[in-house]
Amino acid sequence: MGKSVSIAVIGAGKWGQALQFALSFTLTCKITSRHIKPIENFVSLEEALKCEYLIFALPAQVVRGWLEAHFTFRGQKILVAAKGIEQGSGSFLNEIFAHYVPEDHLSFLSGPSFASEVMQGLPTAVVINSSNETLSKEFAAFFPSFIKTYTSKDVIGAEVCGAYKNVLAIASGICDGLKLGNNARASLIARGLVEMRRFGKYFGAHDETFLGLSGAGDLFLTASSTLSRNYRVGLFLAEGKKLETILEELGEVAEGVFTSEAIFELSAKHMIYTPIAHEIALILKGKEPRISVKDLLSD
Ligand SMILES: NC(=O)C1=CN([C@@H]2O[C@H](COP(=O)(O)OP(=O)(O)OC[C@H]3O[C@@H](n4cnc5c(N)ncnc54)[C@H](OP(=O)(O)O)[C@@H]3O)[C@@H](O)[C@H]2O)C=CC1
Ligand SMILES: O=C(CO)COP(=O)(O)O
Repeated sequence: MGKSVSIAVIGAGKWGQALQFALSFTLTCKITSRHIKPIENFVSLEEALKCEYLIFALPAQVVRGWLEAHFTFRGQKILVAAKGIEQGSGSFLNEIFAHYVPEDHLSFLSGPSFASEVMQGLPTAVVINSSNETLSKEFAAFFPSFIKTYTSKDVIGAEVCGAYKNVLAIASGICDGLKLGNNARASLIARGLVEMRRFGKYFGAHDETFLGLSGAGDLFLTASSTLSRNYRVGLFLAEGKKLETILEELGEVAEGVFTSEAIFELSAKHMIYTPIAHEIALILKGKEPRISVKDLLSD
């Protein structure tokens, strides 16, 4: 406890709180959020922004607006913990952050890591991705012993995997909600991995990232558990619930809902074949899931 490192988490949602909990095993980790919360070391935004190390745990869709409204670069070292692609612009988070922070001060967190399990101190493995390996190692050293950290330079690979698996988790939830069976779900996840790799390779992702924790690891986790918000969105869609109602009842972010649209647009623009993400974007706009299944089988 109490190394002289100044560090704060921005965003006290599920993931922000879990990360602050984990890092508090090794140092004093502050946390701030839009709404004041009764959490130890909760500080004002002003105080958090004075820290040398900042961890961003905000939903991907609000990151650009948040940076524009609140952030001035003063040498801070950043770890981005969100997983998503910005709807509308199709921007990856590293592209958004690059407007505000030099590349060598930026890193990105990936890997299979449900907040609720981190909160219980259960064994977890994550990857810290940055073009600056020294920075990745600095952040890695802050994690407690129950979280194994790996480092990688494949920022775009980690980003694509973290964002894409959320869309595939919705697909998997639909598959299970429709009771299509284990064969169907395994095929969906395997073909999803191939699709996510094809998409990522277009943007320069490294092959090995898709087979590791950031890719297969996070995909297998999220696409096979009701702990995943994205998977649950899929289950409810299969039951015929309206998306609006599902999101309202969820009360937390399901990034795949927005990322599916971003992938739909990026795939059309760059002519990348992404049939599963394509069908999910259509289902979210009202297409009948069973018709999507037929279309995927005959494609
Ligand atoms: N939960 C998990 O297991 C994991 C989540 N992630 C990723 O982390 C990111 C955050 O997820 P998570 O914490 O679970 O989501 P939650 O929905 O639990 O929390 C998101 C938090 O973001 C804050 N927020 C929302 N909108 C705004 C806004 N416009 N301006 C400022 N703050 C805002 C809210 O703060 P307030 O409460 O103060 O309003 C809210 O608590 C997502 O990209 C997710 O994919 C990654 C790995 C694991
Ligand atoms: O990214 C996650 C686990 O690695 C969390 O997934 P959900 O957002 O679907 O709950």
